[in-house]
Amino acid sequence: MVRVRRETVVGILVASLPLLAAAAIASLFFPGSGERLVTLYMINVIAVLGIGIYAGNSGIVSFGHVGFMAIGAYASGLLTLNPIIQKTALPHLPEWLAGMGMPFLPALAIALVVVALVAVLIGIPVARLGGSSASIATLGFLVIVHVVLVASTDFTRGSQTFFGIPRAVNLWVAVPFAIAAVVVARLYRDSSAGLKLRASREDEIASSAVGVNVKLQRFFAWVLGAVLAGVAGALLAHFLGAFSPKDFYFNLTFMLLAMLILGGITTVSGAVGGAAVIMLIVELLRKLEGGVDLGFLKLPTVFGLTDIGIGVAILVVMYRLQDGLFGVRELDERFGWFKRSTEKDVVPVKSVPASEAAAAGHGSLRVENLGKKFAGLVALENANFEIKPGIVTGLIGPNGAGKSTLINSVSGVVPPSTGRVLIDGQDVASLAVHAVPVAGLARTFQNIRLFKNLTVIENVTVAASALKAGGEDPAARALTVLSEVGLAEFADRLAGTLSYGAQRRLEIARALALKPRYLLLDEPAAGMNPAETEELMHVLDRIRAKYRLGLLVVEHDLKLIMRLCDVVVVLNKGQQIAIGTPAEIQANPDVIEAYIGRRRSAAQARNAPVGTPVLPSGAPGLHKPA
Ligand SMILES: Nc1ncnc2c1ncn2[C@@H]1O[C@H](COP(=O)(O)OP(=O)(O)OP(=O)(O)O)[C@@H](O)[C@H]1O
Repeated sequence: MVRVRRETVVGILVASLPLLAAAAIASLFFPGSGERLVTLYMINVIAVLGIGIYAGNSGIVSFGHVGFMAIGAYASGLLTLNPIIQKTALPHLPEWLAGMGMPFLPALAIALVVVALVAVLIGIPVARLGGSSASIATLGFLVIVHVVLVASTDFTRGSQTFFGIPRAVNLWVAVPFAIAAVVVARLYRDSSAGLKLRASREDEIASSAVGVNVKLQRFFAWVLGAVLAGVAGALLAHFLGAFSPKDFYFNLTFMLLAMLILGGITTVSGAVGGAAVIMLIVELLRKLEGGVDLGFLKLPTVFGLTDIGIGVAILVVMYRLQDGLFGVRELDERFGWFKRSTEKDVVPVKSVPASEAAAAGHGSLRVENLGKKFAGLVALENANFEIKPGIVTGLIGPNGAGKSTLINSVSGVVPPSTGRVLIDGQDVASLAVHAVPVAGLARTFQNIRLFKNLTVIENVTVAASALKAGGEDPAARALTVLSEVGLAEFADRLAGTLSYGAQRRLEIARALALKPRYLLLDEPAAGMNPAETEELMHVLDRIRAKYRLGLLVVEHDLKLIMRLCDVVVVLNKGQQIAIGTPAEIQANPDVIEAYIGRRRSAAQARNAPVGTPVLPSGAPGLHKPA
């Protein structure tokens, strides 16, 4: 059963009230032209929300959704066309389509099936693309739809006006559709699927590393957004009664994108607000476009004033407010109209149940002959070691030794060239990157990769919802993990606003929410001050004691490594040169030579008693250049 959160309901009410108010004001005080304008506003809101479901949540601007509006408009128009008018307007319509004359609602349902089928077909390749390539592909789709509509004269009257569509839509028909669109868009945004897609918008690699199947999520949003756009197209067709392919082309795309961007691309309230602002600007400028004569002041006719006005409005808003008028968070979230009761929601942290701990005691993560070549450069060769539950393994080596390459190969971010990675016997080297965390291996990144425009709790919830944990609420579990790393009180803050040390701990919490059996930490103390490092040490000690995870820690801070680790693996120039206890590693001549680069030091080390800390933490090569 889908559980609808209180903040989602509040958000839906907040975004729906202006729609109802606009409709009520128009029908009470401005019947006629006012009602007409507000009906168009409702239809635009549906279209903008349709684009926003895909574009806002994935971060990929779509030029293609107006193509789905066109398909919805023509499909439902064809199905509802009066048979007598159809004989005049479309005399060459094939038999199986001729004389349908269906009522609006069944025609709409069939039109949406057509839209969904096309969206699925186009979505398969488009969902594999990201960034500007995806945007260009959506533009290509819009152009194809336009060309097909113009060329299919038997069905569409080509570039001529397609007329005679029953005018089944008025203000009070459009309003429930607009409110339904708000409900769908907000439910999707707050759903696990929407959250995952928003996470991928923030950082695709990090979202894959917490189990998000980015292509699947993009595909789902693309189809859902297309269906909403199809609804808007069909409503517009039955509101206008006549249209042509050029009504569903660049001008409309530009206007709808302007509404989305001006309001704030990521929010439902942004779509509702942005559509209102742009429509007001358009109405005002249309009146001025034909010239104004106020007696004392005469303004000449200015062609294109409306488009210029929209462009200027976007420029002004973007200059002052990069994320649009409504920002990246919904109105209700920003003003705390729904406030999470953090303390109440924190489930007391339990120790790992005995059975789980026992299970954690078995198995291992085995790295076997792992190697990686980048265009001829051997970054890693023949790495062989084992990570065991409850054991902390350190991975050290000078700059460029191959540590990050190893971690990336083990976690599936880069496919290894040779070797295997076995998690409790299962080879994960061939798994898709988003499947590796689900198999029991989580990681953090050398350069922090948080979802900065998501809240702290959302960052962790994305990971928690990657697992199908029998009935457990991902948000509640996320809060529990946050309290574990001392961040529960910041649950509702945007992740990007946390201090550096807290961001590092949040990355660890996000990884822990995956309930991993093995955890790879890539330079967790990098850039931390001594107090933050100390705090991190406590967190890692707690995690180790509580969860009995197999930890692999890559660090340049040798003091931290020697204090925390049971076993240390050393890489140099892509080769594994040593493995042993911290004391053995500190006295290993090859390791000292790799770091200090002098035979003399190695000779000195050989004479030193075992356990003497020969490797100073400030040794050359231990720290990256600033
Ligand atoms: N994507 C890549 N393409 C080409 N070469 C790469 C790539 N990633 C790493 N390398 C090279 O592989 C070698 C090992 O790099 P890697 O980042 O794994 O080292 P590292 O031990 O993590 O270094 P650091 O401590 O500086 O992070 C380096 O020579 C690096 O330039």
